[in-house]
Amino acid sequence: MSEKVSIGILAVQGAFAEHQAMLDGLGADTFLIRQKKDLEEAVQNGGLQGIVLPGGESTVQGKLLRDLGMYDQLKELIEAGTPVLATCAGLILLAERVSNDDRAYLKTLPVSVKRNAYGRQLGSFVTDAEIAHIGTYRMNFIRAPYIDEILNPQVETLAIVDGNTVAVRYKNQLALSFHPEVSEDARVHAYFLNEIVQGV
Ligand SMILES: NC(=O)CC[C@H](N)C(=O)O
Repeated sequence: MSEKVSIGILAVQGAFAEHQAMLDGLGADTFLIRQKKDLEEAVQNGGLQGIVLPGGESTVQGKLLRDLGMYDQLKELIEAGTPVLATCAGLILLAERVSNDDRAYLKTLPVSVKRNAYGRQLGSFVTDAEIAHIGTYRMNFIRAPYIDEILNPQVETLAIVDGNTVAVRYKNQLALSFHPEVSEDARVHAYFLNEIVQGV
């Protein structure tokens, strides 16, 4: 990376520590967003060049975002162009629509997602597939959603597995069904830092 960037990782629930380790390893400055104050201070200090929404449980994370008073600011920041990397539950938080649930959350990403789309119990698997701009990548799916409809032609499909879309980019938003933070392969995080955080 040519310059040090500061990335806030939402840390109310889920796999935030793994994202932090991955981004630290790539030379980013990371901090955890546990409460509203963490987000506000970073914005005030000009120290928020990107946001990570980790995997976990979207219903829990979505409720906590509201309970902790972070929902509006997060939505505004993403709509205003702050780069965001969202994985699994994070993808569900961004989606405009959840096809098998009444709940939707930030609604900044014009796609429809299906939660627990591979079944609840046997829904975890690993597969190698192609990601546009990155190459073949080992993808870890853990009770994952997939994208069952793209709602805006500007959404770029980056990866398809078994006929289902599992990675997209829309402007400043990179969203994945799978978990790049649990692999040894830092190329997805590097793409986020190099092409989205430093590229927009
Ligand atoms: N690994 C994950 O993030 C799983 C997502 C979870 N099944 C949900 O619906 O929120």
